[in-house]
Parts: sequence; C-alpha cells; structure tokens
Amino acid sequence: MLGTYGSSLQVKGFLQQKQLYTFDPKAMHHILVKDGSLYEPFRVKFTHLVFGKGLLNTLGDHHRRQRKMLNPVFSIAHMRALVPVFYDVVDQLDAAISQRVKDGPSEIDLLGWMARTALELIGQSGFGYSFDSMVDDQPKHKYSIYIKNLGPSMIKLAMPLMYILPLMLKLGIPANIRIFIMNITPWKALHDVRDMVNYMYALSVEVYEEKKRALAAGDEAVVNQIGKGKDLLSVLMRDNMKADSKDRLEESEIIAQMSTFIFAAMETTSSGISRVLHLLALNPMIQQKLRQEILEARKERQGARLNYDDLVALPYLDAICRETLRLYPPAPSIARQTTQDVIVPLSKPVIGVDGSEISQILLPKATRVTVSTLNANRSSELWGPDALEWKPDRWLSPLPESISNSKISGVYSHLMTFGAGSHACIGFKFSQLEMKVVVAMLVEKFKISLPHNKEIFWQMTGIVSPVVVGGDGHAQLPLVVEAI
Ligand code: HEM
Repeated sequence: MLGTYGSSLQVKGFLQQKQLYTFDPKAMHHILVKDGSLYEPFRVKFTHLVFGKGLLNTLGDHHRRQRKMLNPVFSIAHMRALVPVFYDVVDQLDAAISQRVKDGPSEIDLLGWMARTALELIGQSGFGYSFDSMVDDQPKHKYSIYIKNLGPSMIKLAMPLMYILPLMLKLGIPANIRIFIMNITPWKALHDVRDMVNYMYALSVEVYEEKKRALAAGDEAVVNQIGKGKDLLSVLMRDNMKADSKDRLEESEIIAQMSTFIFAAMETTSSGISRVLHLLALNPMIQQKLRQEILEARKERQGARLNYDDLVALPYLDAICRETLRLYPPAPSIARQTTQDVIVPLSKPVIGVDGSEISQILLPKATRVTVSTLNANRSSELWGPDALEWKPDRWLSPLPESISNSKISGVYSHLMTFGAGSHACIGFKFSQLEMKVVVAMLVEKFKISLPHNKEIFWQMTGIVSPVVVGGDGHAQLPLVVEAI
C-alpha cells in the first residue's frame, strides 16, 4: 500500500468525465491527500516484459519477498563500505574532466558525463562491473548506448505495448508464439527494442554467472573483482545463499534486479547531480561557500579522502542536495492505478463549483492517478511563501512546524522525491551518497560557470532533463569548467 499524505492528486479529468465531481479548476493543485494506505500501486505491465521480475515490476507477496532480501543490501553499513568504490569511479571522472580542461576553461556537456558516471557508479558498486573507462569522448559499451536509446524506442511502441500485448496475454498466447509474431512483424522500432532487451538480459546473465563462479571459488576471487566483493550483487548473492528457503530469491529474480537498478538509478541520479551543478553555476557565491566547506573538511582530515561519515556531516553540501531534490525532483510524478474503490480524504476541503465542500474523494477501481511529487515538494502551505525559491539555507535551521507536523509519507526529508510506501525508492541513500561524492570532488577541483550565449531549459519529461533553448532538442548541459 502506498501512503500518500502530502501528494497532490491530478485526477480531475477522469472524475469530471465520470461526473463524480465538479472541481473548481483553480483548486486542483491544492488538493492534498490527508492520509495514506489507500491505493495499491499501478505497475506498467510492459516493463515487466522488458526488465523481468525485478523490484520495480513485482507486486504483492513477490514484491514483499524481494524487498525483504534487498532492503538490507542498501543499509548504511554497506553504503559506508561502498565509498572507496565510488572514489574509484570519481577518480576516473576527475581524470576525464581534467584532461579536457588542461589548456584552460572549456565548455563540457556535464549531463553526458553525469550519465556516464551514474552508470559506472551503479556498474562498479552495484555489480562489480565496469561499463565505461571514461576515456573516450563518447561511451563505447553497447549497454551505455542501449540504455540511452531504450526509452525513446519504447515510446514508439507505447500503443501496442499498452493494448496489443495485454490482449495477447489475456488470450493466453504462449511466449514462443508471441516472439514469433514479434519477429515476423516488419517494424524496426519493435526489433530494436527486442535486440536491446536481449542484449541487456544476456549481459546481466553473464555478470551474474561470473559472480557465481567467483563466489564459488572463495573470498579471494571475489575480492579480486571490481568492487572487491562490496558491490550490491555480491552482498545480495551471499545473503541469498544464507536465507531461509521461503525468503530466497530465484536466480531469475536476482538477474532481473540488474536492469531494474540500472534503469531506476541512472537517469534519475544523473538528472539530480546535473541540476545541482547547474544551480551552482547560476549561484557562484553558493558554489564558493560549498568549496570552502569541502576544503576545510579535507584540511581537517590532513588531505585524506572524506569517508562516509565526513561526507554526510557536511551541512552545506547536505543542504544544497536536499534543497535541489526538494525543488527539482528528478521524477516529477509517480503513476498509480487503483485496484479497488477507495475513498481518499483530503488534507483540507476544496469547494466544488456548486459551492459544496469536498473533504474526501472516491477513486473508483482502475482510476489512473498521477501523484505529483513536484507539487507536494513545492506546497507553500507546507514550505512557506518562499517554497518556489531555491534556498539551501532553509535546511540549516529547524524546518517550520508546518513541515514537521505535516506527516508527509515520503521516505526522505518530508519530501516525495523518492516516493512513499512499499515501492519507495530502495536506492535513496545510495543516490544521495553518489551525489555528495561526485559534487564534492567536482567543486573542490573545478570552477563551474554558465556557458556564453546559451540558455538552459529543463524539460518536464518523465525524468526531467536539460536542453539548450533554440538548440536541436537533445538533452545536454553545457557548462564551462575550469581547473582550480
Ligand atoms: C536522485 C535519484 C533517484 C530518484 C529521484 C529516485 C526516485 C524514485 C522514485 C520516485 C521511486 C518510486 C517509484 C514508484 O513508486 O513508482 C523509486 C523507486 C525505485 N528506485 Fe529510485 N530514485 C533515485 C535513485 C535510485 C538509485 C540510485 C537506485 C538504485 C541503486 C534506485 C532504485 C530504485 C528501485 C529499485 C525502485 C523500485 C522500488 C520498488 O518498486 O520497490 N533509485 N525511485
């Protein structure tokens, strides 16, 4: 069940169409759900076919069993152990950027580099696998290219995936026949997705089998792998071997987590880090203050690397990350569909056009609901009149009572950025650590400023992404980087 307190619901079209309610259109954005546990999550079924039985795509008992095995893998203790692996990746990024600015300030697409860094971070620390040496101007690994192309290609298949495939499943058409139909259908986009998915699956199996061999060969073999046996997959496979048979995950479930993690981790994290970098470029004084905090912490550690505890204890770095994730959540909305009729109480009544007071709404079974992360995080009733301003300092003093009393059900900092309830982001600590390690290194080593004659605009796509105004529309974040 999903707790939804503080999420604004955008259900107007459906409910009005069914003539259940007539809302005052202006009031819609202010509807806040009062308490949670009201609707089961909606899963887009076709992602199951693409990514298999991974966490994102399972429901009910299957999902609970997977979370039970996977939650401990993302514990603080494991995050602490992963920091050195993160530094291996960050050193590669440092070398790549340093090489490109060695002759003076240079304009660099930081979104591209953050995407490569996020993939490499989840690759090395998630599975002990390297996708990208981060030397070439463009990533060469097929997986890096496919993960970028998969989303746009799948959009082309949206209609058949939503209607034809479920129909085939309903009619009980077996998998081999479905595959045969897919193969003979003369549609390039369909075959592209098939080839990408097959390749990603084959690579996951390869990584899994390699890890299984190393675990069987003993600790030394695992320690010699990338990630030194601290990666999430090694931890999960070890825990899984020791688990009760009723909790143990099947091999296919473990393999499916790899694509799931990459898919869930990469674009979200690279969007979040890129937004921080853009905001630091827009606010040079804040950037300098952050640099000062990092330099002082390094001095206190006599130049040694900041470990997990040092990093999480840096107040200004923390405030910048939190405020960015509040105002600019990388995933601005979450999709759900009710699996039963539910009554959703509102945090405060809204007035219908007939003047009646509406304090709860009925969502009939199968209502599609968009939970707006963005509106919940930006509510001025909760965050105050400056809710729409980016103000890292708000996190340096106690938050207003309206926030601490709000009972927002999000897993993170009274925010809906990482979702809520049983499907809330399992990687939210991992992701904050990634942000801190990467931003701290970049700000310590480089000065980041805005490009000349280019305006950046963030598009509200599924995961928000920057483009250049008047450019060719491809996602990019060109910022000027200068070595310090
Ligand atoms: C800034 C970065 C990130 C953001 C904003 C983010 C956001 C979210 C949100 C909103 C959800 C809930 C989706 C829903 O309820 O439908 C979610 C789920 C999930 N996230 Fe993240 N995420 C981030 C990073 C990561 C990372 C780094 C990982 C893995 C290492 C990860 C793994 C997952 C998984 C596996 C789920 C599905 C959980 C489940 O269904 O039980 N995420 N994420």
